[in-house]
Amino acid sequence: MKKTLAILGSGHLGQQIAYYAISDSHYSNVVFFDDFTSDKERNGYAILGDTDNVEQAYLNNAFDEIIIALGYKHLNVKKALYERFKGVIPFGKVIHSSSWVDKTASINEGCVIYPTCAIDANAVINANTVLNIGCTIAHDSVIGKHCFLSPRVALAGFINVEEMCILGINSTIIDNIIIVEKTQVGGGTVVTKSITKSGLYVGNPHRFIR
Ligand SMILES: CC(=O)SCCNC(=O)CCNC(=O)[C@H](O)C(C)(C)COP(=O)(O)OP(=O)(O)OC[C@H]1O[C@@H](n2cnc3c(N)ncnc32)[C@H](O)[C@@H]1OP(=O)(O)O
Repeated sequence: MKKTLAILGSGHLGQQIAYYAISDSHYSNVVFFDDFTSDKERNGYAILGDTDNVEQAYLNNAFDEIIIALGYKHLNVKKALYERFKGVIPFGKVIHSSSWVDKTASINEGCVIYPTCAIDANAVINANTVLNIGCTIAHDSVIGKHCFLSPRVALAGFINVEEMCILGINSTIIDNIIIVEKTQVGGGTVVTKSITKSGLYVGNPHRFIR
C-alpha cells in the first residue's frame, strides 16, 4: 500500500502512532505537522509545517490521510482540529494487527487502536479516539469521539462512554453504565454506577474528587 499518513503532533503520541503506522504496514510514509516546533524532521519523517499548512499540503498531494495525535491533556484542541478538517481532508485509522476486532464492531475515522486490544461484537469506537495497549471493550459498548483510553482499560457490556473522556490505566467500568462527556477516571478506578456529572473520579468504588 503506497499511502502517506499525516500526523498532527510530533510529540510522543505522534511518534508512537508513526511507528505503528509504518512497522505494522498501514502506511508507506508519514509526515508530521506541529504548531510547537520549527524542527524539519522527527525520527526521519518530515515535519511539513504547522496546522495552518495542512490544507495546502493536502492539495499538493503531500499526504493521503490524517490522524490527530494530541494527548489526553489537549482533548479540546483535538476535537476542534477534528471538526476543522472533517469533510475537508480524509481521516486515516490505525488498528494494530495484534488487536482483535469482531466483524460486527465498528471503529470510526481518525481512531488509533494500539496493540493487543480486544473489541467485541457490536462495539462502536467513535471518531478521533485512541485506545492504548491492551484495552478490552466488551459487546455492545460505545465509546464517544475524542476519547483517550489508557493501557488496560476494561469496559464490560452495554456501556456508553460519551465524548472527550479520559479513562486511566487499568480502570474498570462495569456493565450497563453511562459515563457523561468530559469525565476523567484515575488509574485503577472501578466505576460501579453511571457518572452524570463531568469531573475527575478515582478509587474503588469510584468517588468524585473535583
Ligand atoms: C501510555 C500511558 O502512559 S497513557 C497514560 C496512563 N496514565 C494514567 O492513566 C494516569 C492516571 N492518573 C491518575 O490516576 C492521577 O492520580 C489522577 C489524574 C487521578 C489524579 O492526579 P492529581 O490531580 O495529581 O491528584 P492527587 O495525586 O493530588 O490526588 C488527589 C486525591 O486522589 C487520590 N488519588 C489520585 N489518584 C488516584 C487513583 N488512581 N486511585 C485512587 N485514588 C487516587 C489521592 O490519593 C488523593 O487523595 P487524598 O486527597 O485523600 O489524599
